[in-house]
Amino acid sequence: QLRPDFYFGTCPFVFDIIGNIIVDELQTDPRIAASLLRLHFHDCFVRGCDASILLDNSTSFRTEKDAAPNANSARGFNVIDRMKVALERACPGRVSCADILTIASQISVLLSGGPWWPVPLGRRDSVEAFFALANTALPSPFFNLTQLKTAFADVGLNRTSDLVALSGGHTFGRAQCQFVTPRLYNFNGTNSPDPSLNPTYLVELRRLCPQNGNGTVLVNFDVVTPDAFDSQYYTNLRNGKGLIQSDQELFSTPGADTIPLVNQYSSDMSVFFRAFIDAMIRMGNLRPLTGTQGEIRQNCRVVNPRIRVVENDDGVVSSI
Ligand code: HEM
Ligand SMILES: [Ca+2]
Ligand SMILES: [Ca+2]
Repeated sequence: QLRPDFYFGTCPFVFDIIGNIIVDELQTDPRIAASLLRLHFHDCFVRGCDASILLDNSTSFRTEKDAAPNANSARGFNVIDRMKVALERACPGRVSCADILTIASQISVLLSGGPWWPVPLGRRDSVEAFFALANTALPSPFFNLTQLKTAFADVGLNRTSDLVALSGGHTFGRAQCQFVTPRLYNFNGTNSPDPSLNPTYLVELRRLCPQNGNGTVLVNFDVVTPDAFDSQYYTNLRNGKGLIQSDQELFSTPGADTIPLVNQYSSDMSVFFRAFIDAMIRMGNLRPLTGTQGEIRQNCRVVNPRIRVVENDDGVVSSI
């Protein structure tokens, strides 16, 4: 039901408007492309791609922004706001916040050296947020391969091909030391580091993330090409240089069916790009609201005001 030409008639410059803002933001924040891609992922895994992640707290629901995987971690919300303001000026009431997240991820990947693909569009926005689901549906950096596969299967994605291709999103962006340190000093309560860690990389990570150091310090996901969208992530995994446990699991779990895919994407970037596109389209198709479902939010942070016209016993008409 979604289609790439959804806005051709109603907002033909939607890609230019979103793209120009990302280009502008990248000047001062080289990380923003990665942050925007992650927002789309964290939206789609929680009740589908409906921009539920963008809603602030309200009287009727708790924001997903406060859920553990997002709190003090998900970022880029003000950039989405900037896009929404520009789009409401150019084509009022037309472009959903869910589609803004989708288009912003696609352009972020492209601007970072990744592939272009026609993104299916026409999503509408939720009228609620799903705090509890955000806490359970999003995978943890400390997950093993079985748990990662379950998280992907639970939302309806393929537990092997989508997991490996989409994890390639960690070819750019940063993670906080708190998600890395257990691997460096006390892996699974062993009092020693994760044996799958490359020894040189272990030394480097221990320097960046000292024991009992500041857990919010940032480390590049991709130690070789930190801001480029390429297949280096998979080569890193083959070298024991995956940053978080969930990354390295894809290659270092003995006998896993994910290993041949890591090898393939590492040796042929075009195969990775093709797989990433397919998986992104599948992820972008998770439970979209279409037609008359949901709404086009005016402000991505709040549900549109419910306007109801009422006439009281005295014949006075007012809206509430
Ligand atoms: C497979 C399970 C996944 C796990 C366990 C996971 C976990 C994480 C963690 C812990 C961070 C760092 C957050 C922080 O330090 O505040 C992160 C960042 C990131 N994730 Fe994932 N992630 C997964 C899948 C994905 C997918 C499917 C995508 C996109 C296709 C993605 C894209 C990103 C990006 C781009 C960043 C960096 C964001 C930034 O620098 O602002 N991740 N992820
Ligand atoms: Ca959602
Ligand atoms: Ca890279």
